[in-house]
Amino acid sequence: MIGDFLAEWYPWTKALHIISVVSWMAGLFYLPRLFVYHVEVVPKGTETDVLFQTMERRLLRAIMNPAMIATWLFGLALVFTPGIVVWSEIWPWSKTVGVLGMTWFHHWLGLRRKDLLRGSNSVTGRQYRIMNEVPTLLLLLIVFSVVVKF
Ligand code: HEM
Repeated sequence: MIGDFLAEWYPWTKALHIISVVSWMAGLFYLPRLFVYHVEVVPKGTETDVLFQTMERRLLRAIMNPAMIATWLFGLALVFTPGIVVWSEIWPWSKTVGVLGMTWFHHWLGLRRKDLLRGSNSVTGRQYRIMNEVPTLLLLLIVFSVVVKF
């Protein structure tokens, strides 16, 4: 049965989930930082502009997209592991709010990357600095949910 299989592999699934989460978070913290420098100090159409576009594309495609998918896959495997998630408690719901927020933020960054590629960015460096705090706040919500289990 799938439940027995998931229960047997639970520590491994959780370890792989945490590794994926750490990789995803690294990108979610770093990409908006790149955007801050990109909009504040790099003139459009220069070699440096192209260099930033390349760094942003590689970070998103090679690290963040695969890490997000792996986080979701191992996270859902944990959800289907028998006895792990008790939906009558609050923490699974607050964690769900956090992960949906994190996934929205990832897609928002993807859209902003395309704006920077087309030269049609309208977000200021200060706004990117503020948005940089979103993953930090969501991280607090998620880790308190899953570790404190209120
Ligand atoms: C993307 C969808 C996600 C799903 C479906 C999911 C689901 C889960 C589940 C069911 C557990 C097991 C809880 C337990 O063993 O008691 C877990 C553990 C964990 N999750 Fe997620 N998660 C997701 C994303 C995230 C994200 C984005 C973070 C961090 C930013 C995160 C951080 C953690 C941590 C640190 C643990 C280990 C907690 C412990 O030691 O028990 N997860 N996750």
